[in-house]
Amino acid sequence: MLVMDCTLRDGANVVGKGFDARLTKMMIEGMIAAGITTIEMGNCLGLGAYEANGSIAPCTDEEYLQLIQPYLSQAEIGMFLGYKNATQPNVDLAARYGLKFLRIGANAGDGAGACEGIRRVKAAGMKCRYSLMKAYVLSPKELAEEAKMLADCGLDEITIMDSAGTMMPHETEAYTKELVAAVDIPVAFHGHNNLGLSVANAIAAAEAGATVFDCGLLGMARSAGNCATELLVATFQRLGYFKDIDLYKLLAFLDGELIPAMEEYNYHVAVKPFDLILGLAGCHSSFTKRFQNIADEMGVPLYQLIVEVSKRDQKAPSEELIRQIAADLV
Ligand SMILES: CC[C@H](O)CC(=O)C(=O)O
Repeated sequence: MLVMDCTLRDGANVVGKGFDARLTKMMIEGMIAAGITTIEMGNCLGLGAYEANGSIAPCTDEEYLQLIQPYLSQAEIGMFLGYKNATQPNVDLAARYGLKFLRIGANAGDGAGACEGIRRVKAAGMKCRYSLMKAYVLSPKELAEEAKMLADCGLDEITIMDSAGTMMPHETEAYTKELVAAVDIPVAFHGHNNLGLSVANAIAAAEAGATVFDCGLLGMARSAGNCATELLVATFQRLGYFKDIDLYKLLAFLDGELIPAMEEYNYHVAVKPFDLILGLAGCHSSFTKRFQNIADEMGVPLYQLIVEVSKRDQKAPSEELIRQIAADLV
C-alpha cells in the first residue's frame, strides 16, 4: 500500500498554476519528515505544459527540477506528463534531472496515443505511471481493456482518475475490480471530493485491490479538492495500513507550518487536524476544553492524549483518567 501525494501538482490549483519555491520546499520537507515519500510535483498540468511561451507557473519546469535535487535520495519524486507533451526532449529533461517517475495522463479512451510516450519514459530509465483521466466516461470493462493495452506497452502502474469526483463507492469498487483482474501492475486510485466521497472511494478501491492512493495535503487540489492526505493516512491506519507514516508529525506540520502558510491564500481547510483527531479517537468535541487544559498544564501533546485516553473511555473520560494518562505521556 502506497500513498502518492499530489499536492505539489494538483494541489497547486488552489493558488494558480503551481506553488512557489518556498511552499514547494516546505511541503517536500514536511512530507519526508512524516514518512510520505512518493511525491508528484511541478506545475498543475505537468512537464512541458506551460513552457511554450515561457512558464506561467511561478517556476519553470527546469527550476522545479533544480529545487528537488536535495530531496531525490530521500523520496520518489516525479512529475505528471500530458501524453501530448511526452516528447523526447521533455522525457530527456526529466531523466537528466534524476526524476524517479513520469506519470503520463490522457482522458480515458485516448490511450492509444500514449504508447510511444510510455516507451520513451521506460527507455530513459524511469518508472512510468499512467493516469486514466475521467475514467468514468468508459464502462469498467472498457477501461480495463484500455488499461491492459497500456500495460502491454510497458507501464509500471495505472491510476483510475475520478477527475470530476463523481464516482460512488460501489462504482469505484467495480472499476477497480475490473482493472485489477485485467493487469498485473499496481492499480492506483485518484479521487476528487466533489460529492464528499473521496475517502470512502479510496477505501472502496483498497477493498477491491488498489494499492496506491492519490491524495493532497489539506485536500488541496482542483475543484472540490482531492482526498486529504492526512485523512487518508488516519483512516487507513485505523484499517491497519500505512503504519510507517508518522501521523502526529504530519499533523504537527500542518498545524505549525502549512495551514498558517495557506491562510495567505484564504484556503479553507475542511477538516482541521484537531477535528480529525477527535474522529480518529472517537472523542466527543464537548471534552475539548478538559483535554486542552490538562495537556497545557502537564506539557503533553494534546493529540496523543486524546487518542490514548479515548482508548480507555470514549463515553465520559474523567479528569482523573486524563491526568493519569497524561502523566504516562510526560
Ligand atoms: C493534469 C490534468 C488533470 O488535472 C489530472 C487530474 O488530476 C484529474 O484528472 O483529476
